[in-house]
Amino acid sequence: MDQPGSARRTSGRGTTRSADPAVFWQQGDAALLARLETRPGGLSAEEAGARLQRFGPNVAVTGLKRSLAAKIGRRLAEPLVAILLIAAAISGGTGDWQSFFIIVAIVLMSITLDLVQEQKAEAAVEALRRSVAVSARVRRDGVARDVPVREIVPGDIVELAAGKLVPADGVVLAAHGALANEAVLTGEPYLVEKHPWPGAGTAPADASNGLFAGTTITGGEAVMLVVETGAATRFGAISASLQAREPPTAFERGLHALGMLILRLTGFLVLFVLLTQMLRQGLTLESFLFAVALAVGLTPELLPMVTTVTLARGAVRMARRQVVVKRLSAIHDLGAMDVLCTDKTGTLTEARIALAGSFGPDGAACARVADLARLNSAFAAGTRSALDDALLADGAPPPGWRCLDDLPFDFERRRAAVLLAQGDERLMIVKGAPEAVLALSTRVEAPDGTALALDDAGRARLAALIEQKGREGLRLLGVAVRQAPESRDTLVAADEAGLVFAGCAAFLDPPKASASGAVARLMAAGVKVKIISGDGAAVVEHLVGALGLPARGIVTGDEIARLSDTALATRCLHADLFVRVAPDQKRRIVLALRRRGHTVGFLGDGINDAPAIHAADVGLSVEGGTDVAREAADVILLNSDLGVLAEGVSEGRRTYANIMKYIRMGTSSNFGNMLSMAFASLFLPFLPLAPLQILLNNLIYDLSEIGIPFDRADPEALAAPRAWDMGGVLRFTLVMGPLSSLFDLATFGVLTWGFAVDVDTFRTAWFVESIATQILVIFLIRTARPFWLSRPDPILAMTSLGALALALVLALTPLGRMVGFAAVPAGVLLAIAGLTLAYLVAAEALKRLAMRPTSHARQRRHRSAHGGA
Ligand SMILES: Nc1ncnc2c1ncn2[C@@H]1O[C@H](COP(=O)(O)OP(=O)(O)OP(=O)(O)O)[C@@H](O)[C@H]1O
Ligand SMILES: [Mg+2]
Repeated sequence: MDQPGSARRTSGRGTTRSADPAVFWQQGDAALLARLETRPGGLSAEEAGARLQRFGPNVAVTGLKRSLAAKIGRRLAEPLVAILLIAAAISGGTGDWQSFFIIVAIVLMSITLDLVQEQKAEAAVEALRRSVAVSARVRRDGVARDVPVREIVPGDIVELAAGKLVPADGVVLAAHGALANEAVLTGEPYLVEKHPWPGAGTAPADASNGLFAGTTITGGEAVMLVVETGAATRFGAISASLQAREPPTAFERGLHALGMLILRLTGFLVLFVLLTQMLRQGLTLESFLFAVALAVGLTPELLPMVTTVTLARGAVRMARRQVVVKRLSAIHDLGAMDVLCTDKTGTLTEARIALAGSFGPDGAACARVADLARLNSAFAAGTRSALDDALLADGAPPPGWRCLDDLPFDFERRRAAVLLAQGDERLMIVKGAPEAVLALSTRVEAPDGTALALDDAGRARLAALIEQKGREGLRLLGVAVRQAPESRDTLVAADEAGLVFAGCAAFLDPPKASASGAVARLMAAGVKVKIISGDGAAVVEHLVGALGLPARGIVTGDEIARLSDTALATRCLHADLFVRVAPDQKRRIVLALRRRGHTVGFLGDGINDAPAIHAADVGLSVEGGTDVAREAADVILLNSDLGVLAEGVSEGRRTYANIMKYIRMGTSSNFGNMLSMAFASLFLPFLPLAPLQILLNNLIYDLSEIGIPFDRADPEALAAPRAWDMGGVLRFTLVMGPLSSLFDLATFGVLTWGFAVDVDTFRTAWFVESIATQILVIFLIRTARPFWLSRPDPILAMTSLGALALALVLALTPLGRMVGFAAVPAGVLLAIAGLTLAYLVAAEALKRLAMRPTSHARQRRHRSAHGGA
């Protein structure tokens, strides 16, 4: 399992330090403590501050945040901007200062707009990301406190527990059953035990006392001495070499493909125009600039800006609804998500777990079982689960016992064991998933405390009892004991056998009343909900029944273990409930669904959920979740409420809808206009617009579109999962593009033959027609409804109508003389108005045909809306 979840949290300045002659974990704790001038009580806050200054923040990647100069430089080097600058230089060189200034203005405006918006978007997202950043428990001035991971310095003493991320590189000073997942560094999925130096007889090459940034603690506890931070860590080295680049999402790939297509078409068109102009009248400076201006007009230069701003605005709006987005492009994935996998506790239940009682093997209430379970909870190392908290909240464990050793809880065994002593009595107590505990038991405890043999019939009776209690909605933990000889003071895995089954502790976790409505909303929005739980079948089925969820088909972890990935993929189609699932199986389920072409979200809060959260298209966690889960997630819910998620989904679809508006504008009306102009230049004895006028046209058109990210979307546009649909984009272009060209040609005809106007009047009239049709059509194609039934956002109305007014003032007042416009006779203006109106009527009539989703997208939508996930 790799973990870009960690790689994502990056940026900032790193540190450089001279490397140690030998690897740090072989140097011995005393030597390291001395070298780093620290002690087990930790650094003083003052010293830590000084070291933070010296070594820099503890972040892995340095190169991600580029300086402002580098950003400007990168934009100036873009081919189109470069062409523009060359054009400006030529204009200036030939004394055409007007063109020079306008081209420079366009370049400046597009770069500034882009930079400012990007900066704002980055800042907003960075602030959101920080608000959910993980912290570590660090000893400063002798007390442990939570410190942001980026403020950790060499010499810090960090207390780690299950579910925590290892924040830097260092060594284990003390450990208790500590298990680490180092797959991110080694690629090995096995958990590694961690011991203090010199380790339990391990070879020196084996860093069993080393802890490395980016890995996670999945069980037990450890005290860590930080040796290296930031880019000096091993993980820092890896992520720096990868530059922590995210693989693009399907949507981003689609946008890129479209961009390339447009770029190619543009290149082709420009060459075509140059060639024909050359053949007709020799290559003049004006025709060269005309071709350049066309290229500028054809390029969707605002697309990156519109995408970023739309996403950033989406992220800010979602934050208001208590959904924090850590990775911007996850918003698209959220809108495209058609299957949501969720764990049970906290999302479907209240996570207010309370002890409901305890019973012996005969099913009768038995207080001793709860006492045994409490002893186990009180002494078991590692993080306490909510079940432990519930046990201890209900009463104190019996006094007089001390703990000799324990085997901490993990999600594969699903149990925890402790070895206790009182006087010369030695008692081992195991508690965990009832089936698991029962399987290890060979005898049962009678009410009088004696141990009776457990035969097959007795085992079946107990299994039935557990099943029946589960059906009543009780979560159970089985409890078993074993006497041990006085000489024993350690536990090994093999000790968990031959147990005496004492009974079960029963817990209640009330169903969350809001969950039914939230699931219904998600289902109505075309998102299938699947429940993936580590709990048993009976409990999960009871919960589903209590909430009235329409879930069918149940698969157990044992079954999943036997299935190949392909078989699992098929099995997932017909099941909504997955029970007794181990962490890696959660991940396999997600991958199987993704392989089937679904866009999968996974919502979970535990260590056991992290691999699946990471494997999903959209990893989701909750604010109160474990660090590993929150770090792996792309989206954090501040309220663990599925209803909030439904709103996040519509927000994701809204950003998609707005970006599609921009793309539709670019691919149809704008593209159509520029195309007609290129062809008109073939037949007209003069250029249809002066290069300068094309640039102005483009500048004003860009201005009109700035409001798109602010626009609202119709409810029906948010009703189903939306994924990139290239076929749909192409079809829209093929319907609306020619339509716009048709009216352009009509304009040419009317102006040339109808009114026989001179060159300057022609250009002015054409400028007005072109910009009016381009701008006004936004009000039609922003919605699939009849346009008067969907009101645009005031900001969009303002930017578009403002831009139109600007264009009209420029073209129709004496101001326009500066850029070569002439007065247009009223008759011509009237004809232009008529043509524009006719175009808008035709566009309104044709748009429904153009905007129908392609059959591929329809199928996908159908599939997610009607069962058969
Ligand atoms: N502290 C504990 N001690 C012993 N056993 C435990 C403990 N916590 C959990 N278990 C066992 O491990 C199982 C899996 O844990 P848990 O229910 O937290 O998994 P999950 O997949 O997160 O489930 P959910 O869907 O309820 O969130 C539990 O059903 C229980 O049987
Ligand atoms: Mg859970």
